[in-house]
Amino acid sequence: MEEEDKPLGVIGYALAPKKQNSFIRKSLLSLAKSRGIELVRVDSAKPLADQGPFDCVLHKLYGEDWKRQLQDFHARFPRAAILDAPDAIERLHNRISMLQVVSELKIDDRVESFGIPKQIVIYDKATLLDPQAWDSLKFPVIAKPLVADGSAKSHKMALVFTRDALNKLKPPIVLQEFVNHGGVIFKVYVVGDHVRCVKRKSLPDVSEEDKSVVSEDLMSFSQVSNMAPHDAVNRYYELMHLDDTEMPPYAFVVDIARGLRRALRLNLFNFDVIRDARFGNRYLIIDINYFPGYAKMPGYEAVLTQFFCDVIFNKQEKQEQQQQQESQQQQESENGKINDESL
Ligand SMILES: Nc1ncnc2c1ncn2[C@@H]1O[C@H](COP(=O)(O)OP(=O)(O)OP(=O)(O)O)[C@@H](O)[C@H]1O
Ligand SMILES: O=P(O)(O)O[C@H]1[C@H](OP(=O)(O)O)[C@@H](OP(=O)(O)O)[C@@H](O)[C@@H](O)[C@@H]1OP(=O)(O)O
Ligand SMILES: [Mg+2]
Ligand SMILES: [Mg+2]
Repeated sequence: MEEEDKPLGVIGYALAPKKQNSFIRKSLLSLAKSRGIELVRVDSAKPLADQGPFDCVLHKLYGEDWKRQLQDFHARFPRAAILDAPDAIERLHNRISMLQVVSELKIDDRVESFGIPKQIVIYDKATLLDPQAWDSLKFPVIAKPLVADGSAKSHKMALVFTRDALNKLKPPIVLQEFVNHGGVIFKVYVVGDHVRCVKRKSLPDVSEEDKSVVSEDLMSFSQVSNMAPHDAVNRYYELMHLDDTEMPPYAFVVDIARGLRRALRLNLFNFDVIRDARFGNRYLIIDINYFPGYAKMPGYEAVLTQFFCDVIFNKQEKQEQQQQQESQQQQESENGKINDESL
């Protein structure tokens, strides 16, 4: 290969087929290439450490085998970046530990406040049927699978209107108070330093009247914000809510995103925020996802390419600093030796 053809950095990506299809577009590959970054698919059936060499591995795969592959790769190439660390990602695979981090955040000097909805975790059927366990919760509640591992099952939720309906649920689950928020959710996409907030449709508000007239005491749903655009309900949202809904202040969203990024030690994630309809400036974080659907973000190619360049550049800078330090230390010890000998 000619020296001038040599990429500045090579990024190996290990993604499930669906993610690969949506994320790895020609437009991303060619923009990255124009900045000297080559994206290479990792074959997850072969040892990762035998592939490459990579300056960075980008991944969203699950399981112990994959974790071991990353460990082996790190042992062999300690200077390569792994985005992100598997133990940091795992924190998002449980809907309790996922949101615990929100309570660790501190943001000063803002009129807006933030938190999470009231929620409890139920591990078994006996506790589910014990009124003491959920006595403090106000209905309706959303029942969410405790595990959020990306499986279709982990996205299956239910809006539960009555206590009697709880016996239809299968623990382990999280019961989270449903909070009216005007039928619009804010999705905040984080890519390293970059933060982008978009509006999406959400579940409609539930009025006091609705609560008394609902025909079903439990309503199941899955991935509301990704519903097909031809759906009639969907059109209703686009017309009625999305356009008129005011965005949260950008600086506030950025403060939360930066705080979460630091606390979670993650670079690639998004979080869902709703504005509590009872107060104009109270925001609730309800979900955090690792490596979400970035391709839905207009201009995602430029954002991701810049991020790849930053990762490679930071890595090179660190390496140069380390080399400088090493040669300085060597120089000092050699000088020391000369001085010793000349004594
Ligand atoms: N506490 C809540 N109050 C009101 N609506 C909620 C609440 N929790 C969830 N929702 C609604 O349910 C949807 C799904 O919930 P959540 O985001 O937790 O699930 P998910 O399957 O992890 O979503 P994603 O596809 O973003 O990973 C939200 O987008 C929102 O519309
Ligand atoms: O379906 P898309 O690619 O757009 O991305 C979705 C992503 O699915 P994928 O990673 O399997 O592709 C989901 O991840 P898992 O929880 O299932 O792991 C979750 O992060 C959603 O929030 C993403 O939608 P977004 O929040 O961005 O709208
Ligand atoms: Mg969500
Ligand atoms: Mg989620």
